[in-house]
Amino acid sequence: MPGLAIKAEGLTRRFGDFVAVNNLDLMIPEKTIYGFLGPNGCGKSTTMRLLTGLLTPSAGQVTVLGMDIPKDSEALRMRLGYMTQKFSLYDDLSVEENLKFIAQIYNLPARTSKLRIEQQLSEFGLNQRRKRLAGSLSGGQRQRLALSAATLHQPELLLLDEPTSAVDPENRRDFWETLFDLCEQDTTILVSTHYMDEAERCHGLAILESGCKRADDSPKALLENLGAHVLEVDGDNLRQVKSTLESLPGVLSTAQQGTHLRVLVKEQFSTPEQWLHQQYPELMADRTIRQVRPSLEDVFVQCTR
Ligand SMILES: Nc1ncnc2c1ncn2[C@@H]1O[C@H](COP(=O)(O)OP(=O)(O)OP(=O)(O)O)[C@@H](O)[C@H]1O
Repeated sequence: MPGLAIKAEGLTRRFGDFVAVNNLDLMIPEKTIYGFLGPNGCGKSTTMRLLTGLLTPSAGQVTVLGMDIPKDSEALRMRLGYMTQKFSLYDDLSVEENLKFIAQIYNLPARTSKLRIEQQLSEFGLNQRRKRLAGSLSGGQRQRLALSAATLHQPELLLLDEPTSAVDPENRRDFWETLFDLCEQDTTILVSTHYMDEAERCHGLAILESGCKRADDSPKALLENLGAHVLEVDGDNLRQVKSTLESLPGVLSTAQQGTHLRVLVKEQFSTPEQWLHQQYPELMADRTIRQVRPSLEDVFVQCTR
C-alpha cells in the first residue's frame, strides 16, 4: 500500500476578505499523477504555492513527503520540483547555461551536475539546441527546457502548474508521456489543468471551484458516479430546444455541440429518452434522442453547477 505524498486538512488561504482556498482536504498517494481540474481563478495556483511552502496558509495542516509545511519547507526544497505557469528561466541564457544555473541553485556537486545536464539534454531532445538562447526556443521546446530544469535534481514530488497551456496538441501528448515515465521512476506528480483530456489521464483528480473541492476520485470513478443520464438530442432549432429544456426541473444542464444538444438529466428517470419525449411530444417529434457515455466535462458541469 503506497503512502501519501501530500496530506492536507482544512487548508485555507485568505487574501483580505477573499477566500482563495477554502477548507481543502487532500490525500495524494505517492508515485501517482494527481490532477487539479478547475476554471481560471478557482485556486489551483494558490493551492500549489501553499503546498510548496511559498505561501503561508491562513488555516489548516499540510504534510508534504512526511514533512510539515510551512515549517519544514526549506528542508523540503531539494525534494520538490515546481514548474510555474510562466516560463521562469532566463531568455538571455542558453539552454545549457540555464540548466547549469539551476544546478548551482540546487548545489549539485560538479560531477553530478555535468552528468545530469547531459542526461536531461538528451532525454528532453535539447541536445542540438544546447547553445541556443532560451528566448529563441519554440513554445514546446521552452516547455521541455522548463521540465528538464524542474527535474534536474531528481525531485520526489513534482508540482506542475498548468504546464501545457502554451503548447500544441502533439507537444502536449509527448509531455504527458514524459510525465508517465517520471511517475514510473517513482516521482509523484501534481498537475493543474483546465483541459478535460489531460485531467482524464490522471490517476486521481480533484475538481476545484471557487477555492472549494467539489469532487475527488479517479476519473473512472467520477464518470461512474456522475449521478445523471447524458442524452444527445438531434434536429433543427436546437437553440429553441435548449432554452425550452433548460426550464425543466429534471434537466440538469444543456450544451450545444455541433449538430446536437448534450443534455444532462436527473438519474431518477429510468428511461430518460422516453421521459423527454413525454415532456414535449411536439418539440421532440422526429428528433433522435440517444443516451451516450458521460465525459469528464459532464462530471465537471454536474459538480460545479
Ligand atoms: N496575492 C494575491 N492577492 C489577492 N488575491 C489573490 C492573490 N493570489 C491569488 N489571488 C486570487 O485568488 C483566486 C485564485 O487564484 P489562483 O491563481 O490560485 O487561481 P487558478 O485556479 O490558478 O487560476 P488561473 O488558472 O487563472 O491561474 C483568484 O481570484 C485570484 O485573483
